[in-house]
Amino acid sequence: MAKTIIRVPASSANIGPGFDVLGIGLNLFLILELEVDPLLASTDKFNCSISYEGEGSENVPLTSDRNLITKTALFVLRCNGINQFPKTTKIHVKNPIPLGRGLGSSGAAVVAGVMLANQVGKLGFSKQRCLDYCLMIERHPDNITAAMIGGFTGSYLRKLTDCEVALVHQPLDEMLAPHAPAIQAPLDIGTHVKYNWNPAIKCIAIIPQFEVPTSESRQVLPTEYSRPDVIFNLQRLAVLTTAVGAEKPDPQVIYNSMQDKLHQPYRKVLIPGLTEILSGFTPQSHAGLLGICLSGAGPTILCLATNNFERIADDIIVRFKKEGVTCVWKLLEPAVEGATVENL
Ligand SMILES: Nc1ncnc2c1ncn2[C@@H]1O[C@H](COP(=O)(O)OP(=O)(O)O)[C@@H](O)[C@H]1O
Ligand SMILES: N[C@@H](CCOP(=O)(O)O)C(=O)O
Repeated sequence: MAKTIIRVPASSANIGPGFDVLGIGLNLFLILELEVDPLLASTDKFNCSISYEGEGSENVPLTSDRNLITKTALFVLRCNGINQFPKTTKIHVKNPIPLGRGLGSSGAAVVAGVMLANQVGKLGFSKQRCLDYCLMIERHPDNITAAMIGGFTGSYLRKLTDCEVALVHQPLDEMLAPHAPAIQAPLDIGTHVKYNWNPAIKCIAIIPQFEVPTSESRQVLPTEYSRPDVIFNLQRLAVLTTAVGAEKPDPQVIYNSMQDKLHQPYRKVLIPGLTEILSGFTPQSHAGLLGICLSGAGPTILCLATNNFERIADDIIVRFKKEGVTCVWKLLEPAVEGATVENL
C-alpha cells in the first residue's frame, strides 16, 4: 500500500518586536504517515482512523471531526465539494511539538490538515493556496507562514473585502463544524518574504512544563498602543530582519533589536519570572548569546546563540526554578524547507 509522509515544522513566532509578523520554522517536526486502503474497515463517521504518539497523546481527540488536524482537512475537503475522507484513510501522527507552549503546535496541526486534504482530495493546491486555507483557520500569519514556508519569515494579511470578512470572521468552531456551509477561501490572503539567516545562529528553546493557550495569552494584550511603543518595535523589526543574516552577527545589535513593547510586557502576568529572565540574560552575562525573547504567546523562552548553549539553557532553567517552574530545553535550528509531502 502506498504511503505518504507529511512533515510540518514547529515554529517560534514574534522573535521580540515582530508581533504577529515574524516566525522561524524549527527542526522539530509533526509527522503524519498516511495510507488509503479501500479494504480497511473504520468506525469513524468520515472514514478516517487516527493513531497518535508523542506530545498531547493523553488528551488529543482521535475522532476525525474533533481532532484539529483532521477537522481542518475535512473543512478543506468540504469547501472543495468532498464530504468525507476516501475509504479508508488511515493516519498515524507522531508529534514531538509540545502543546500550548508557544512553539506553534496548533499552526503545525492546521498546516498538516490542509496538506492532508490537498493530498487525499487530489486538490492540486500550491503552497500559496494552502496558505489561504490555513490563514482562514489560524488568523495570525506568523506561525503558519514559518511552518509552511520554512526558515525565518515575515508576513502580513491583505485587507479583505466586506464579503470576504463575512466569510472568514465567523467563530472558528462554527466554521469547522462538520455540517457548516462550504466556503471558498479568499485568494492570496497572505504575503510573505523569507529573510537570510546565518546558519551559525542556533535557537535554544527553554520550555516550561505548563501550558499557556494562545487564545488566553492574546486576551491580556491591549487593544490600542501608543505611537512611541509602535515606533520602538518597528525600528527594531527593520534592523533585526537583516542583522541575523549578516556574515558576522553582532550580538549587541541583535540583542537590542529583539526588545519589544507590544506583547511581552503584558504577558508577564501569565509567565512567572518573564521580565527578570528577559532582562537578566544578555551577551555580557552569557558569551555566545545574541538575543532572548518569548517564543510565540509563551511560555517558552527562545534564545538565539552561537555557542555556550547548555550554560545559557541551564541558567534560565535555574531562574525559572526559583519561581517554582520546571523546564526542559531543546537546541533547534531553522527548518529551511518548511512543510513537505513525500510519496513513498
Ligand atoms: N498535533 C495536534 N493534534 C491535534 N490537536 C493539536 C495538535 N497540536 C495542537 N493541537 C491543538 O492546539 C492547541 C494548542 O494551541 P495553542 O494554544 O495555539 O498553542 P501552541 O502555542 O502550541 O500553538 C492544543 O490544545 C490542541 O487543541
Ligand atoms: N503572534 C502570535 C503567535 C502565537 O504563537 P503560538 O506558537 O504561541 O501559538 C501571538 O503572539 O499571539
